[in-house]
Amino acid sequence: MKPQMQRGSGDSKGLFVSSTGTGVGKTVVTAGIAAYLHQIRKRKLQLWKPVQSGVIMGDPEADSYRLRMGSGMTELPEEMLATWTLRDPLAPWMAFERADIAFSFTALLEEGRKRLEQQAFLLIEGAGGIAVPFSQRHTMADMAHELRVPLLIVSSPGLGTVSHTVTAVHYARERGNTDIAIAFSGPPTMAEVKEAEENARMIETMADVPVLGHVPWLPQPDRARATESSAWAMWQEQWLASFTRMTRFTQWLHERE
Ligand SMILES: Nc1ncnc2c1ncn2[C@@H]1O[C@H](COP(=O)(O)OP(=O)(O)OP(=O)(O)O)[C@@H](O)[C@H]1O
Ligand SMILES: C[C@H](N)[C@@H](CCCCCC(=O)O)NC(=O)O
Ligand SMILES: [Mg+2]
Repeated sequence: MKPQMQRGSGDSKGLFVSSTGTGVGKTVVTAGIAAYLHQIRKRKLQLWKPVQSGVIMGDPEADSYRLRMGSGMTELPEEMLATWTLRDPLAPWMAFERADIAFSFTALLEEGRKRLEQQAFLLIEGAGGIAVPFSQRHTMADMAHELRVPLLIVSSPGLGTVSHTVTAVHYARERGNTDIAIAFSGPPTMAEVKEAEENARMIETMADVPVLGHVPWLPQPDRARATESSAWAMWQEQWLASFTRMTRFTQWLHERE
């Protein structure tokens, strides 16, 4: 089955970045894609983390901070970047419940559609993996489908990834997504080049999705240096030097810009 293009209505374009699980590399990959689209492609861009959990606003460990600094879009207020910031490090469903917040998925979708109507590519980072719930009925996969944007699933290159990634793709399809691709993120110690290539081949064959490549392993500035813009500028420079050579990945992005 050939994946069909899945686009927002009219001119609206975007991308939902999800993963096989939490802590796999979505924020690094999303920030890296944003830096590429913003700095190299000169694309008008919006960044959105609909819900972040496990942090407070202003924390340099927060995804909203790392997306803002990693992308180089430092003019973007973090309050615009993240709609909800919840203290407990949990799936949004339970983090909302514990914070006693009556969350509306419909309202969040409405916001997503409004953001898509603006003349700028909308890059969205989910929370945790693809089946993580916003609420009893709605998951990350549902948001990607409802907003009609392509889905990029970040996964590990190493042992265990075949089952995790194939399962994630099947789940995403079951929830209506059609335009799906995979990006590997992980340190070189996680898999030898041959093993990562074999894993990519198994995933492509079994799940019928492109594996766009293995992004550079490039640690972002740690907490001690997180406020230094020169440290982030260095990260972007090194990221872009490698990422611009990932032609399969950049081509896939260009086709969806
Ligand atoms: N390509 C990479 N280069 C360097 N470090 C990476 C890379 N990918 C992931 N990491 C590191 O792994 C950890 C988890 O990555 P990241 O925060 O991007 O995951 P995530 O999928 O966004 O997690 P969450 O579900 O919390 O949003 C971080 O410490 C991050 O810096
Ligand atoms: C706390 C984590 N960092 C993440 C939420 C992860 C939820 C994982 C739930 C699960 O799969 O069991 N939050 C976030 O991406 O903002
Ligand atoms: Mg993240």
